Amino acid sequence: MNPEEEIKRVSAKHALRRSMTLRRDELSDEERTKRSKQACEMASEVMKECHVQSMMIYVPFRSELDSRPLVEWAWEHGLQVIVPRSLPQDRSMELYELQKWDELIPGAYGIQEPDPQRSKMFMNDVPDIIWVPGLAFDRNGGRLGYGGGYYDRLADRLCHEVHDAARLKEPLWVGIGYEVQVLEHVPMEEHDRVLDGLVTDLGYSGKAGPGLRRDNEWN
Ligand SMILES: Nc1nc2c(c(=O)[nH]1)N(C=O)[C@@H](CNc1ccc(C(=O)N[C@@H](CCC(=O)O)C(=O)O)cc1)CN2
Ligand SMILES: Nc1ncnc2c1ncn2[C@@H]1O[C@H](COP(=O)(O)OP(=O)(O)OP(=O)(O)O)[C@@H](O)[C@H]1O
Repeated sequence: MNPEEEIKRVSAKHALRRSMTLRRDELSDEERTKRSKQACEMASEVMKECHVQSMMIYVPFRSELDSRPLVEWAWEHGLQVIVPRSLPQDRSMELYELQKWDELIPGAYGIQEPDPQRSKMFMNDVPDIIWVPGLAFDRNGGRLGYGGGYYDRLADRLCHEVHDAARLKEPLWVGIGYEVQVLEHVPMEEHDRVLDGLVTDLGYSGKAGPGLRRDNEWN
């Protein structure tokens, strides 16, 4: 790509991040709570149908979809809950098993993250499903994050771990967000991990996973 095109691409992503942040910020607290619960309910259905035993999930910050009802559901149903801790020095994430809310402490960017002194590190293994946060999504697996590349780097790392552990199954990568975050098309680059599915307050769409209905497949 020539320098002019690169500048255009970066500014377009930057502008999109800004406008999609505003869109999310504009939802009232009541709407956020209501839509988050609806999305978490949909997400739990997906996990039931796929017989998932472990999930990785973010703890919400700023106006993100509140994922906490899903964590509560997972604990109640005996699923292993894995939460990332971000390391800004190399923009990587360490994974920890979270068993109680009080294991969280404020981490990078003010995000509530597992306390490495108290939570058990989740190593040499791969969660069955990864719930991916984002500012914008589309219905072809496209996603726009905050621009740190944290989830793309994790995808690369887990891909190697799946290989090393001779695991037959890759984790499912499913976006989770408010329906207002869904766009016709999100610009993607080579390094961007294409999502397998997307859950919003209005339902699931995506690839038909094991046990997942086929009525809403990606285009
Ligand atoms: N809840 C949650 N946890 C998460 C993520 C997420 O999206 N949600 N991440 C998902 O990857 C990672 C954190 N990624 C982040 C990347 C950048 C910024 C940030 O504050 N960026 C500046 C802009 C910097 C710039 O323009 O260069 C900002 O938004 O003000 C925050 C988080 C890991 N943990
Ligand atoms: N697997 C990777 N290895 C190294 N660098 C990467 C990788 N994936 C992405 N990057 C770099 O990270 C930066 C941010 O990528 P991108 O704009 O796709 O972030 P994002 O997916 O929106 O953010 P996030 O995942 O943190 O929410 C880019 O400069 C990109 O080159």
